[in-house]
Amino acid sequence: MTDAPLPRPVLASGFDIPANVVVVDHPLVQHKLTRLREAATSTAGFRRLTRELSLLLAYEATRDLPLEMEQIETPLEPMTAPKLSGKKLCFVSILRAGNGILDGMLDLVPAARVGHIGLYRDPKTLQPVEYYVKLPEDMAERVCIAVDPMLATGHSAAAAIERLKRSGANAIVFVCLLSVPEGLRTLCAAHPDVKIVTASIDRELDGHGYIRPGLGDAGDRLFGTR
Ligand SMILES: O=P(O)(O)OC[C@H]1O[C@H](OP(=O)(O)OP(=O)(O)O)[C@H](O)[C@@H]1O
Ligand SMILES: O=c1cc[nH]c(=O)[nH]1
Ligand SMILES: [Mg+2]
Repeated sequence: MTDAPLPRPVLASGFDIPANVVVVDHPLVQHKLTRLREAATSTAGFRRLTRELSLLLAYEATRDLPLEMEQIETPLEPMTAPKLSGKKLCFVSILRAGNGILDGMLDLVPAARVGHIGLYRDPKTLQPVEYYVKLPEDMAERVCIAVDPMLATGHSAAAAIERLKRSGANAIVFVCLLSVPEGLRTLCAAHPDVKIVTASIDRELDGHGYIRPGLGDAGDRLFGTR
């Protein structure tokens, strides 16, 4: 045993975690997140780690899905067993970095429906600019899991969720890898009904709206564009 400080997924001090925010502190998640943050991690490694992390976060994001019972036959006897009830889940990727998380989620729930919301953050104003939306028609009848690796100012996530609600969605979970107190406050104030699943609450935003210590630009690291 060493006296090294225990690893903590909450790097922000003095921040009271809102009741609708879940910080996934599982050791595998924290280990993979550390590898993901490292500047030396290659594009291929970043993609693989993001996919693996998404699988683990999906476990938490889908925790409250409704179940119903069905009658089945095991090789030994009949039994009544639980299965997911209702319409198929809908994953919504906030482009483009959300696609890194989407891949992992689809590994776990291959039959899910998929929507896309294209947003980029204007580097000067830090306001989101919408450029593409394609969603399934019956959003009101589906649990919707919106994914984006980064929750920085929170404006992109808040705008994407606003768009989802306009399309009829009313059961929404937001999944990200990194968040900061500022972004969580903004998102919780705009959408207090949305459950947020994150692997870390980082220390702060810097003057350019980047998460610190963070991992850099998630889209650029996933797609090798910089
Ligand atoms: O919380 P915010 O301050 O709004 O910042 C977070 C947004 O910034 C990044 O996207 P970016 O604009 O870089 O687009 P990209 O995914 O195409 O790289 C990230 O993937 C989020 O969508
Ligand atoms: O740190 C940040 C902030 C927003 N978007 C990113 O990709 N990284
Ligand atoms: Mg980007």
